[in-house]
Amino acid sequence: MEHVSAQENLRFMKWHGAGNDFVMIDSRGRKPVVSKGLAAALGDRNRGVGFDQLAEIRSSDVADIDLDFWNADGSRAGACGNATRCVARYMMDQTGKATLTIRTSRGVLEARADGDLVSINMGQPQTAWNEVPLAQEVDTAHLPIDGDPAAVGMGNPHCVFFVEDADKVDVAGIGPEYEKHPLFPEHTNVEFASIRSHDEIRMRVWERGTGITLACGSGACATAVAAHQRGLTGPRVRMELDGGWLTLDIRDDGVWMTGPTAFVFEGQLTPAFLKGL
Ligand SMILES: N[C@H](CCC[C@H](N)C(=O)O)C(=O)O
Repeated sequence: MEHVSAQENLRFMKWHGAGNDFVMIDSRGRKPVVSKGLAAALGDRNRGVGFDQLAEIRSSDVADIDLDFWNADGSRAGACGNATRCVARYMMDQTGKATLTIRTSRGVLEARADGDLVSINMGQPQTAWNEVPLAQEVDTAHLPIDGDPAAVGMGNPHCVFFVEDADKVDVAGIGPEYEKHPLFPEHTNVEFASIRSHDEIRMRVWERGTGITLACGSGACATAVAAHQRGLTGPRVRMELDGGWLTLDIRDDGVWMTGPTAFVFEGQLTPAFLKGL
């Protein structure tokens, strides 16, 4: 641990966003502390704390804050909608501001308080094959994979299957196979969605680098985009995930996602833990 001395405790917070499970580290005003090794150790539910994603907040010179994400295996996540909403709530509680700008590797995103809920503009979906990215030029709306999934990028790749009943899918059984499908050179998040009506979807997810989770914000956006593209739903849908509900709104300025956030607890990583990395 280069930037935290062996005597120093490292504070972290646990947050939930619609059931998506996050650890947040606030590194504003100091050098970033998260490395692949720290993320993987902390992400291990036996060795560390456990999380779906780790978010590190940093000082920004272009937005209110900069934000970086890691998966539980220590790999980087290009986008994380639910963690972005949780970080926005944390910052809004601290500053009293109802709007916030957040720079991620996708660019500067806008967050807004919506009563108890937090909305975020996740930006424009990426539907060009090389933007997702895919390994070869194919129609992203209908991939040449059994089950006719669609590929959508939201700053990270998603492979969306439409199925009769998402609750009957063995997500843990088949997720890993699609996560590493050769059509996705950077691997992919995998969503299984059932259309309930023109404005309601049920979705379950296998996340790249983490596995089964109770929700995925960027996956919810990708699913809403793919369903709308196929004419299955309108531009605004409610989506039931295993951990709660999100609202997705496809607007001219990007895909807006709204949902709940919850602060769970805070703690400190001991010098012994940090030394063992
Ligand atoms: N839970 C996140 C997405 C994580 C995606 C990550 N697993 C990746 O490698 O892209 C969300 O709310 O958007």
